[in-house]
Amino acid sequence: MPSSKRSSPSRAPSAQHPRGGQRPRSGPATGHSLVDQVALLLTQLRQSPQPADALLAAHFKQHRNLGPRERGAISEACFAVLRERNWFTHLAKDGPGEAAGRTRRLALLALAHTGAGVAGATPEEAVWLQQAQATAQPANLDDPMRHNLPQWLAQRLQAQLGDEAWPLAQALLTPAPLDVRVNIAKAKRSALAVSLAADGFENDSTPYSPWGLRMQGKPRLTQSDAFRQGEIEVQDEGSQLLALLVDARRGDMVADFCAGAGGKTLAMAAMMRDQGRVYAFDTSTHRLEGLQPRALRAGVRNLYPIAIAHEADERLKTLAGKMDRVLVDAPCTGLGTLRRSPDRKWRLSEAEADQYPELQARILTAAARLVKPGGRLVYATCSLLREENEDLARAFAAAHRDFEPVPVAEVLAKAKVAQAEALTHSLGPSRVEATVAAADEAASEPATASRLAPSPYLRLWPQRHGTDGFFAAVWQRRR
Ligand SMILES: C[S@@+](CC[C@H](N)C(=O)[O-])C[C@H]1O[C@@H](n2cnc3c(N)ncnc32)[C@H](O)[C@@H]1O
Repeated sequence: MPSSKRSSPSRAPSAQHPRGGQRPRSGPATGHSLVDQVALLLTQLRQSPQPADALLAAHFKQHRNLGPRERGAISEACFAVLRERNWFTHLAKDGPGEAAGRTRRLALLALAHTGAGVAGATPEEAVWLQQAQATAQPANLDDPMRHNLPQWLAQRLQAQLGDEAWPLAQALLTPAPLDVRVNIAKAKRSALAVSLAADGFENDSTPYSPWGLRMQGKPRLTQSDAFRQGEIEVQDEGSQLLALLVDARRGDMVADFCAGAGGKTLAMAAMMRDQGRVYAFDTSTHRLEGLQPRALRAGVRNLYPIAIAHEADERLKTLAGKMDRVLVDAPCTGLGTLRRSPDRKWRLSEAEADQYPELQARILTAAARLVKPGGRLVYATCSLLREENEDLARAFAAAHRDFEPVPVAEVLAKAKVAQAEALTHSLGPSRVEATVAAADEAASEPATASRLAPSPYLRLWPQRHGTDGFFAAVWQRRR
């Protein structure tokens, strides 16, 4: 990204806890201090191919004596380093302890930054930390320390979004909110909001999804009655909107082609009030297994999970042309979810990112065969990149004239989604998106200014909508 005069998204590590919570006073009961634990995990995160949340979960399973507060402090510190790795690495460059000490210095900075305290620091490290905090100057930093993205991704976002890449990069450095979807087959959102609040789970309605509640803080929802009774399911508001686009109706035949553990499958089944059929396909048996207990809790019985070998699996042939609704929640770079999985940006190479569109096109083409005449096809990703989104949707439409694009704003408005229009604008640098009428105006703007353009697609952005980044396109198969 080019230099920008804006203030830096990063902050000097502070000893204050950002949410004013209490610090864990001492190191955990394992005999290792928080600094030791975070340093150990940062090393493992660097070396292991496992996603950060899985690696942390395995660590906590091994150290059952860690209390919730220590677990929270360790997780927050590790995620802080993953989010702002360039900035923290810059600060931790020099100091006591040489090479091995660098990871400890990262741990110290992160624990101080999240307010957990640095019990376990040596006196020398404590002095270093104080100095680092006093001299950290977030202003005038090089761009990589401000956007905290790998260079290839920063450049691509800048090329595709213009200046809007900066607010996006900042939004990706913040933790995501905790959203739940109310299971409309079991409860009403307004009533559930009140009963959750009465049980101490403060919440607000999500701004767009009519099914969503945004929890205040990070409460342990699994301990709520609403969760045990299957009245809520944790799901980002953006994911809820994707399920709403499918508009699965009672009695429909529906295929969720890339169902995973069934987040959207369950939302569609709830819409159908358990009438009709939902086929949940996925190539991962392991992920599909996660669907069963959730379906039980939600009281859903009309699900048919089927593990397929690949998108051209023979078993799909018998269902060709029979589905009222097909959702393709395609495997993708996942860059829209970097608030939750910041490790993803460091693990994903440009070459890997460039392999997705081909797979996505193959899956979408195979899934389209299941749609019956008059039926609906929805393609979705949680990617930020055009290659996986608009480019892919346009190429599919050009090659499949029997599929007619359906403007997403219409579908959302029908589904009672607030401010539907605001969710369907594509973003781009002015020189690319400028219409002929706006060309003169665009010419007078700096080349990197961003422009919003009306689009037939859904585009959700963390910096604009507070959701994860999502894309969706909708088509109807001609009769
Ligand atoms: C974005 S995830 C789906 C998330 C899921 N829909 C949800 O709401 O939780 C993409 C899924 O596609 C699956 N997948 C990958 N290749 C596939 C293929 N060729 N055919 C079908 N599913 C595939 C992956 O196993 C993964 O579960």
